Amino acid sequence: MSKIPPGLLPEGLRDRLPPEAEAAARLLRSIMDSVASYGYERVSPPLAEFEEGLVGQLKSDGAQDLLRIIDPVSRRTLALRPDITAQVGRIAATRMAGRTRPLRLAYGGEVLKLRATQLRPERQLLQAGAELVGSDSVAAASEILSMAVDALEAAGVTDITIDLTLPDLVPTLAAGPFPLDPGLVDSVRAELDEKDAGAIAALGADAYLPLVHAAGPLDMAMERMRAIDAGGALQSRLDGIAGIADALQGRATITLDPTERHGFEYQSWLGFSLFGADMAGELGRGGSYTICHADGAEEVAMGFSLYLDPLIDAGLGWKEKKRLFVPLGTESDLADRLRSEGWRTVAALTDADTADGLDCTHQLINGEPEPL
Ligand SMILES: N[C@@H](Cc1c[nH]c[nH+]1)C(=O)O
Repeated sequence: MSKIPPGLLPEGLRDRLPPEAEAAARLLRSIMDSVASYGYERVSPPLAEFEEGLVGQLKSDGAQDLLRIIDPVSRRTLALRPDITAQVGRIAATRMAGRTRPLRLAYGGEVLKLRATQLRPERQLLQAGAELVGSDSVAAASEILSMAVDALEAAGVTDITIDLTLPDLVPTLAAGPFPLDPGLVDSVRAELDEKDAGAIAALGADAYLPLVHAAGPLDMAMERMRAIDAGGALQSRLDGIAGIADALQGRATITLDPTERHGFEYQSWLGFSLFGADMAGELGRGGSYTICHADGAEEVAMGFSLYLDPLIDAGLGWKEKKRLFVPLGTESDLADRLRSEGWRTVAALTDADTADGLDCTHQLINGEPEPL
């Protein structure tokens, strides 16, 4: 095998350099403060855990892509977390099972995806979010979405758009008003994801065709969805969406794509994606889901996760620097005082050191900071 060039990292992994590494920390802090103000308490699960602990914690019909490692210590297979939500579910179902519901938990940390996507070439992402365990009601969704909007605004995102979706809509309709052969459910979902009306008709799923045309701005989409006669099966979901939109009171643009399922592996009646002005791709997503307890009990929950990398890449979280070059021989009391006033001091180590190339904005002359 050829030698790996120095500094080369595996595909999808990268170093964050100054000033981005600090912007990341600042953005994370601001998001955590924002959710803490709603009473969400932070938990900090580990980077890796037993594979069984991560898989199957949330009710889902899809297999999970995980990066696995064999742990020589426990001789068990460990998985690196691709998403912190399942870990929060595990904590809620085990160590915090006895706590009063609803349980409000927050988290922020790195996750590792097995595969990069076209939209996001990175595999390691900084994820931060909040989970409300014990309810998946309209009130819970409204709290979660208001918090997500607040957190994004605090981070500096403007013109927020929320794309709502109904992830379990097709199986629900298939089991009720629009019967489908169970073997066809996945194909119909896939074609609805593609919005391929011809393929849906070819599958004999004509009843599902109106859903293709119902995606768009909320008012239009709601009108089209309400016109679909599904014997009441749609009613509660649409009323839920209307309630959520009311609660957000115009703080974000809302669209509805009732059958969008991409990336919603475990979400149930509600899913959403978050977008912002001049930002590439999704900034986060969330929705309702079900936590599985060891005794077979199930518990509903609702939450959101933000991905900080697009925010960092867009230049958010940067603060104007006040970097002051401090020559050799400066009294340490003076330097202490300047730091306490908010200066970042960069001290000379030798007589020959100058401010050149040190990225300073000021230098100390006769005890006073002077712009460079
Ligand atoms: N963790 C999910 C989003 C989510 C949080 N809570 C519920 N859903 C994701 O990143 O895709």
